[in-house]
Amino acid sequence: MTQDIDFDRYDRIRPIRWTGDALELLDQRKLPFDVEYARCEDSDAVAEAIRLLIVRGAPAIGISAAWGVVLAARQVDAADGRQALERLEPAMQRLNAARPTAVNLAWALARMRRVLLAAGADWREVIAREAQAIAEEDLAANRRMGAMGAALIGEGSGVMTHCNTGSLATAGFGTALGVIRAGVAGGRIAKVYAGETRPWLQGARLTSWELQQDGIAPTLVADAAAAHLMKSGAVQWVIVGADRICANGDTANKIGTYQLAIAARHHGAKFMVVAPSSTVDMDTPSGDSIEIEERDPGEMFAIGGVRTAAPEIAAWNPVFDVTPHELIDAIVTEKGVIERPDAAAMRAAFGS
Ligand SMILES: CSC[C@@H](O)[C@@H](O)C(=O)COP(=O)(O)O
Repeated sequence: MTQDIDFDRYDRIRPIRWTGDALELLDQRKLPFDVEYARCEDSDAVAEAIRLLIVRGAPAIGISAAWGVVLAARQVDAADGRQALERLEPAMQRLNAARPTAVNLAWALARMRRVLLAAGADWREVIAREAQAIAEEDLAANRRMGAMGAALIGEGSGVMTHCNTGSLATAGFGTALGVIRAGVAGGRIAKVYAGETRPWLQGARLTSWELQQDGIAPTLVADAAAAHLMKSGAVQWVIVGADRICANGDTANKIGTYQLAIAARHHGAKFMVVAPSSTVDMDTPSGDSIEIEERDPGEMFAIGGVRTAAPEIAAWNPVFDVTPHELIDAIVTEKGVIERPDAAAMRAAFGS
């Protein structure tokens, strides 16, 4: 299913590096101007890095949390995996509490719990292997989704994306950005628009930088310009990632995604969600039950440390929203493409 893509060309950015005794995370607060890694030597440092958005993006925080468990294990003595799990549980709870919306975090920790329960005296090696497997499977899923998503796009299309869903947000290649990379490589995508993604500017700071590394020249647009752009006919597909896809196909993603879906439907552009199956949460029936993270309103008062808002004002800063499944034309996971997702189609693809 993978078309001819020179993947190595896209494998230069690695946000997560395991050194054997520490986790190094490319500090995404500092991009695009400073490329610096933050070193985490214990699991609480990993939890803090997730909370501060040093590492971000649903798959990347899941992978980091898995390595966080491996670091926590260094403080624990246990005869077997079951005993280790009991002792690791507080650290795992703290990792899980770092951010609430992306299900990949809880999913990765659940995987670590599962292998611990079955492990014997070699439980340390078992969890290190599992963390590595989570990262490798994510990269493989992204490559597969890239090819499947790109196949949906007509030749010479214009696409718009939101937030950052690339190598920086995953083990490599990216989800929505992986589809865009594959689509550009295959000649299906002629033009890429990236929304700047206020207030944290993942689009302006991260996506444009990442695409530039590949020689893909994105056109940055203010979030508020999206509907106007779509009205012009320049966008055939809006392609986004996800933090949680519910049992009925409702999808939580970066704040602003929902309004892109509404504008796309109004202007006849298609709307694609690209995410690995680790982002699918069949235990959450619909978007109404998703906890939406609200971050410090201070993120909205300044850009790059320069205050832009009057002093002593109030602000509301929800950082995700939910796009109802009726507005989604296709959900692409590594398991396949679900067109016009609803509860029945999701059940058929992922079970109950
Ligand atoms: C492949 S990343 C998918 C999503 O996690 C992404 O679109 C997103 O919303 C990221 O939000 P962030 O707050 O930057 O972690």
